[in-house]
Amino acid sequence: MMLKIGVPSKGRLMEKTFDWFGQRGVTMSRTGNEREYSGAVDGVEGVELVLLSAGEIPRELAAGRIHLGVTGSDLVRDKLADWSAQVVDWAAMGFGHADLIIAVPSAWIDVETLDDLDAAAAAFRARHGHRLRIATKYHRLVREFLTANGVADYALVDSQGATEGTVKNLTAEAIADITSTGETLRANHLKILSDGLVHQSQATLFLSQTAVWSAAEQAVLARLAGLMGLTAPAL
Ligand SMILES: Nc1ncnc2c1ncn2[C@@H]1O[C@H](COP(=O)(O)OP(=O)(O)OP(=O)(O)O)[C@@H](O)[C@H]1O
Ligand SMILES: O=P(O)(O)OC[C@H]1O[C@H](OP(=O)(O)OP(=O)(O)O)[C@H](O)[C@@H]1O
Repeated sequence: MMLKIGVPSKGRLMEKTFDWFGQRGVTMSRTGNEREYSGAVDGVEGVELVLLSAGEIPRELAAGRIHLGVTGSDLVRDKLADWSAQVVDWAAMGFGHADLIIAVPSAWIDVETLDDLDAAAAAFRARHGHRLRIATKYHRLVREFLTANGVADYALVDSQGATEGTVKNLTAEAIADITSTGETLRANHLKILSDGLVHQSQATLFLSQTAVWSAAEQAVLARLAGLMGLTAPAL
């Protein structure tokens, strides 16, 4: 049996993942033509590369269909309930950094903190008769964070992309999204709440605790761990 490792199928995350493993003696490459999602691993026997959308890797790890997977720490926390019962975050990889934050219009001069947001949300509801809307694709993480910080009077609205545009488009009053340079927030006249950092994400190598690990796959894991200078987690 092969140890299956899921990696992002395209873009910067894929390239940096290939570089990260390459620097550790494990060479990953895409095979076939440019559009074919197939790949190969050299440098260690018994590993099969599975190219997947970064957003689907958490689910595949939790289902045990892949043994290892590389994706953002934000995606694992958001897509899996009780994520640490299903996967182990084995190694932070030092790239793909992004902050999941709560932001409001820069023009809201009296809203700088979560407490201010809570007060503004209550006032908003009294005035408009509906809850202040926060657009995001990170439903679980944002809900948990706002609950833990005592913000209650809001409604999450789903936004799967161009989230910073929802305020201008009048489909939300505030947003929760990832930022790296901050340029998209600035361009859309939004500011981050001073205590509005929900999660600092980076690309992470995860191990599935729900996958079946045969003796052969455990041996491959031990070889991989040795090559990468990591300690294999207990299974
Ligand atoms: N500037 C950025 N913009 C978007 N994602 C970023 C950025 N920096 C880091 N990331 C991370 O990249 C990951 C998302 O990657 P990507 O957009 O390829 O996934 P995806 O939504 O599954 O894509 P697709 O479904 O189009 O394949 C997240 O973990 C996110 O935190
Ligand atoms: O802080 P910045 O450097 O400006 O980057 C942040 C932006 O990048 C991502 O969007 P992406 O380009 O992936 O498109 P999306 O809106 O479809 O998620 C993210 O959702 C922000 O919109």
